[in-house]
Amino acid sequence: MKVFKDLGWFFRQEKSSYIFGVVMLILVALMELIPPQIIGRVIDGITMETLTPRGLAIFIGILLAAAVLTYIFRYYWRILIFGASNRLGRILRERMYNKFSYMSPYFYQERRTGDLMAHATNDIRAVQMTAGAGILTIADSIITGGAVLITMAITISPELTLIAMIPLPFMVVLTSYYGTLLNRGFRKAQAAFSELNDKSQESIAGIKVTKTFGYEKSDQEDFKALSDDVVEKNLKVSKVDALFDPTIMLVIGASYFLSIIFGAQMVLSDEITLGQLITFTTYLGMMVWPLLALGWFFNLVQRGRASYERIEEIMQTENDIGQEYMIEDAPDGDIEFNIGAFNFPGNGETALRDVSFEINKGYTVGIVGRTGSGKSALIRLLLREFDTNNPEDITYGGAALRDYNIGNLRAQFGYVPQDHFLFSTTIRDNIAFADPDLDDEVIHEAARLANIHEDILGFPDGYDTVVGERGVSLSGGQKQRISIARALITDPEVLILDDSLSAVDAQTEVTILENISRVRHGKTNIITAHRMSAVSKADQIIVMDRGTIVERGTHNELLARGGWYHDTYSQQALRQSLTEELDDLVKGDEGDE
Ligand SMILES: Nc1ncnc2c1ncn2[C@@H]1O[C@H](COP(=O)(O)OP(=O)(O)OP(=O)(O)O)[C@@H](O)[C@H]1O
Repeated sequence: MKVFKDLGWFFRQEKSSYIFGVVMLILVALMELIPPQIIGRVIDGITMETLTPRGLAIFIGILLAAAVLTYIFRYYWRILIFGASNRLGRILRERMYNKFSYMSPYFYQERRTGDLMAHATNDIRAVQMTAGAGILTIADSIITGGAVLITMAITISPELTLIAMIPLPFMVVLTSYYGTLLNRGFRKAQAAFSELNDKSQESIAGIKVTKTFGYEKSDQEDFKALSDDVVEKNLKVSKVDALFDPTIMLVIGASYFLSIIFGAQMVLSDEITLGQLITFTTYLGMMVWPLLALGWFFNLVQRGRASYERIEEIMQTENDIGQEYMIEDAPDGDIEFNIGAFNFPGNGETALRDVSFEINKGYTVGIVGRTGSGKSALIRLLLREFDTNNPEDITYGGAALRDYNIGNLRAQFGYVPQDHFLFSTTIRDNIAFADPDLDDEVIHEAARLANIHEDILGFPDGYDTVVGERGVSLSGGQKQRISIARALITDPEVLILDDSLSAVDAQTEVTILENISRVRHGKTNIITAHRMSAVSKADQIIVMDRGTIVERGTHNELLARGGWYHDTYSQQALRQSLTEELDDLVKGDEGDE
């Protein structure tokens, strides 16, 4: 019953719905006691020849009234109890969603999307069932079962009632044992469903790659294996499930058997009438539902408990990024990195070591280096996606990053991540993500700066063109430029372009960088890139290698130094001029034709 204790907060909150719902159930149970009494009396009236037409009409009137009232009370308990359980589903869903939106990237690195989705759907549904059907079954089995037993004992025979109850304890012991088995099995079945969900999500997301490699068959086989596993685990649950009903029917059968044997003797010895024995067995028939309900109750409770524990596991996960802060104001000023050593959680290798540099307010800093050298790590630390051990490792305006309210801190940045993401909505809404009420002119201006305005006008519905799964497919460069427009629109204090120009051609890169330097006077820019041309105009360039700074200076200083920057820049410049010459040649040929 732990799940009921865990859900205590909700039952207290919905006290009135549950109290009135249970009152309605009691009224239904009382109404249901009437027909067997009437049947018994009619039969005795017939056998004793005392039944008059008027008496029969009254009995029929009572039966009709009981039927109408039962109908009304049934309707209301459903609305009250199932209504409350639906509200529980809503609360749990919202809490879980809030948790999801608050958690750090590490949380998502550790867990898979399909698994999280299974928690948010299947598990919440199971808990919701416990608070709805679970309450119904336990209330109904106690109320109807209790009322029937008491009526049997009072109106017919307490001895016969006791005899009929002899098999009941066996049922309680067995069903609670099945419940324990069910809990274990159900947890495994839900975990298997999470795996399957995850596989489906990943397969759909990766369908292009799968097709390109011709891996459809092996993907289908993987899916089949997981699907078979879900079936197998659910079959095990079903096997336990299947034990409930036959056990209950066996117990009821034993009760009937005992009642008929002992009841017949009581009729023969005139302790009860034949009509009373028929009423008694009709009541016994009415015990089938409360007993089945009791079985279902154990079943639902165990499912609810397994799912509630799975949900709690997620809800109890602490965010590894602390949210306490000391400074209410938004940060402003210079940014300083002084990192001794940093490694990503769960990764023993040092991602950054001895990294010290300053980004003065209003300046542009370029960060370059080989792939995996730690460029994005610096950005992610600055955005507090991860924290270093020492709070003073990164300061902004003279105070540690984590001294600021995290919302205020992040609001200072306009960030274009490497793996840019567009929502499945219009281009307009994607650009105006920070503030959907922005004027069209502001949105167009941001798009012009990102050199994407003309492209957008060429799309079927212009700025109202829907992108992503439900709309047009955009090129990598177009997606990048829309992401840049989204970051520029807020005119952030610090603009961060994390390898955000990689998919645009050299000329577009120059245009965008010129636009940025023209409009962002007094504002800070941080640009990481693989193409040296993207940072060549920066006030300071940092060259990273294996997590540490190996060169620093302006473009000219670094060229003069003759190190990695010089070599890479020269190679890239040569490649660029060759490409341009080749382009000219092709154009010339086309012109001759
Ligand atoms: N979330 C993470 N968890 C664990 N290790 C990570 C994580 N992100 C990056 N790393 C590791 O940290 C190191 C630095 O990665 P980072 O992404 O900063 O490199 P980068 O210079 O931005 O590379 P690229 O130019 O390819 O984007 C790499 O060895 C990488 O494997």
